[in-house]
Amino acid sequence: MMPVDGRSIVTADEMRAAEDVAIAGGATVESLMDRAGREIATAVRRLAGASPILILCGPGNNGGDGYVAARLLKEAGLDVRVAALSEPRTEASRAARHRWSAAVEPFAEAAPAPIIVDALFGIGLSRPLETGAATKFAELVETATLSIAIDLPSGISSDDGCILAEVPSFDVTLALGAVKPSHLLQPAANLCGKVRILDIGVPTRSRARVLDRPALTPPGPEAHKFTRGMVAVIGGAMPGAARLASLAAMHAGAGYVLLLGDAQGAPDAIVHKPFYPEALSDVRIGALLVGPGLGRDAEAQAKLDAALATDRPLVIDGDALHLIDPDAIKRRSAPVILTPHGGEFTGMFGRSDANKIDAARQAAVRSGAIVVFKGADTVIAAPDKRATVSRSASVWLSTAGTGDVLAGTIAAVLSTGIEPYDAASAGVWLHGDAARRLGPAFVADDLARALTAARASL
Ligand SMILES: NC(=O)C1=CN([C@@H]2O[C@H](COP(=O)(O)OP(=O)(O)OC[C@H]3O[C@@H](n4cnc5c(N)ncnc54)[C@H](OP(=O)(O)O)[C@@H]3O)[C@@H](O)[C@H]2O)[C@@H](O)CC1
Ligand SMILES: [K+]
Repeated sequence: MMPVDGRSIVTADEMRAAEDVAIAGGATVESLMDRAGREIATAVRRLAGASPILILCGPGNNGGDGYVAARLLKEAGLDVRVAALSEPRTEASRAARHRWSAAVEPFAEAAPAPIIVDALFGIGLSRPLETGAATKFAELVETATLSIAIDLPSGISSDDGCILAEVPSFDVTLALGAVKPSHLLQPAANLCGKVRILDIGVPTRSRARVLDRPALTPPGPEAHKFTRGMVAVIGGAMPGAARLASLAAMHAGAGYVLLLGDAQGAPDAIVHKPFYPEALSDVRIGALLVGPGLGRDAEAQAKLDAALATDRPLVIDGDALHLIDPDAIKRRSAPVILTPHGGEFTGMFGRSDANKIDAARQAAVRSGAIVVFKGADTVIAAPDKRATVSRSASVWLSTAGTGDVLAGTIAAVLSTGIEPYDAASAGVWLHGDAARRLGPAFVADDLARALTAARASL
């Protein structure tokens, strides 16, 4: 059982293609299913101890995995029952069913059990579960002391984070071979519980990954405040937001933070001046941040235009995202990182039928910028189609000011001169780690200060 951080994210089609490559290399569907079933049985034994287990098997190869695991768990002396939704329909799952020597209970009549293993549907789910089956399924899962989904909780589609029917919430999901998008994308991700990967011997390739702890180096002995990274934050109509972003930039490790606007109440370490466009051309500025609390009037537009006209790396957040034309960003030669939440993203790029990973990629291609598409499932995408998805860090991040903190954090990392995609990814990780450290009901000012501890942990 492997943790997911840093691992590739594979769609259902990419998983099938990987399976085809393995088969072309001499494997068979049966041998892959045997390996998957063995890994599942080992994981279930570790998680369930000696408690009685009920395995729910569907008609496809997900069900086949369930029959293999059931047989191995029974051979290991555990109390295992199987209930099936219908007869197996694939050759491999029929063979696996055949080797299960005990009874197969009708799904509708299955009695509950302390441990439920869901092997109804995996990446082959094509429509919602029928109402009766969905109700029975929810009842069995909700009354279990431990619920384990094989590959995916049945009822969520693999690639877009959508829930096709009412799906109960699982304690653990064992992703076979690789993480799928719905293990991370909301709302489906919220139903998966802890996600662990089982190695089924099928190598996968993908340009999308789960966000991992970044490798940021501490300042060297020769470092001074400007080589550590200078961040300039442009203030505006709501000065608190820019102050918060500046505070975050300091605690995320910037060497020098210049706030161009009202700094009343900000720590003395934050240098402040009134905004004037010439201040933006200081070549020592490693990252310029525009947007938090900027306002949306003509003055705000003028400040944004001044920022765009510089050759400094730029983070564009908040109000500035409402004022900017995504196609105009492409004309800029210095790097740009955009940090929209869902509403800002739709406002800039329109609605998309693609999943959040692909939507972010398309936006990155269109704007030529790194796009940090925020949410409980933040996606960072680059114009070259790399994408990174963050696991949900804390439900308590949904509070005012946390976006300003993220923008300041990303600016701090960007100001050190590292690649913008890596800077955006590291910023998202630091922000999430700071939130995890704080627990419930923190305020954004606490989050900014907790970045010091997040940074110290690297
Ligand atoms: N990739 C790999 O390397 C390996 C993959 N393995 C495993 O295989 C799994 C994928 O298997 P799979 O393709 O057979 O799909 P699966 O999810 O079992 O279901 C498809 C069946 O369900 C049916 N069906 C769909 N929706 C339905 C509904 N709502 N209600 C009722 N029926 C519904 C559908 O019917 P149809 O849509 O064709 O009408 C079809 O018959 C994968 O998740 C992993 O567990 C491992 O064994 C080894 C290596
Ligand atoms: K399943």
